[in-house]
Amino acid sequence: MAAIEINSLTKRFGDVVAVNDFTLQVNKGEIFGFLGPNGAGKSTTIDILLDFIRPTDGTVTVLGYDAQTEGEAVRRRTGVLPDAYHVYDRLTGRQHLEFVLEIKDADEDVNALLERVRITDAADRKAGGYSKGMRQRLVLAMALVGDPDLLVLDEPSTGLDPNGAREMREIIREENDRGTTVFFSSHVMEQVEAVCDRVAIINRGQLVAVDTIDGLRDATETGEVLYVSVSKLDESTVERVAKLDGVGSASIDDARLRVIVDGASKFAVLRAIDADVTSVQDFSVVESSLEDLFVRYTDDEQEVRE
Ligand SMILES: Nc1ncnc2c1ncn2[C@@H]1O[C@H](COP(=O)(O)OP(=O)(O)OP(=O)(O)O)[C@@H](O)[C@H]1O
Repeated sequence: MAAIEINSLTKRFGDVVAVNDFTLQVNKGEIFGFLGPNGAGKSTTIDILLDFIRPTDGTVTVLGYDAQTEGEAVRRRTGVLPDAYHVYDRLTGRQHLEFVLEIKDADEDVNALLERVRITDAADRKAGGYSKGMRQRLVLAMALVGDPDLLVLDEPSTGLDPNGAREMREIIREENDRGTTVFFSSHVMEQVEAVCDRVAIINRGQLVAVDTIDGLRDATETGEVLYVSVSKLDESTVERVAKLDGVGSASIDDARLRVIVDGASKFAVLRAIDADVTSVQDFSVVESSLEDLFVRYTDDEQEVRE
């Protein structure tokens, strides 16, 4: 059984099509990244998974339950870190957790939860005085109450410093090791790249890619980017390099040529630059990052070859 099954999902708000005929399956035990530019439809999809809003069309099953008719069962087994969550300013961190334990009918140790997200020292202070990152940690601890089978995290790194972001990744991995499926949306590509087994990229309400990150690299054929120092670097060099066989695109980046190699060996491309355009002085090869892939899939000016 899949952890999440989304079938032909559509959601319209008046004339706006937020989610457009979307089908996606997330397997049990996966850490799944849900990516897309602002307004792509991520939060709308997450809200439908949790039955906060109703779809216009299509069906959604979460942990084997119909998200719309059995929403309560879904929410009981799911920990949620919602987007733009507000904590109660006048309650302490500890009181927040005690409240969630009560409504989830769970009997975990509050101190252990506080320790896991490293806010023990602030546990008895009012959350109104917490920094953004501390609030985020508190909300994460609330999501972990009851040892959920599924964690849904909407932009979990918001407000976290680099240490906090690393700790968030560690907690995600720990939860996953305990068998929890993790579904999270993010704009922070490094975060996604570091923890996700697979990702889906959504753009304008439509699914544009679902794969492992390596799989996306292969599909876009932007596996490698060459940075080349050449003796003559100007626009005419860039134009000539861009026309060479096996070159996807060329540009100037930090006084070097940046060349995306598309369907040819990087050595063939380097030899061609050296022989036909301008002499090569030095070069380095960088594997394309998830950020490059994300831009490639969601920048409507660029075409992606499948
Ligand atoms: N309640 C609503 N009423 C009208 N339009 C809405 C509503 N909620 C979302 N939309 C529209 O649906 C589209 C998708 O929005 P959504 O919030 O799902 O995007 P997102 O991918 O989560 O974006 P972000 O990364 O900015 O959070 C947007 O065009 C948005 O304006």
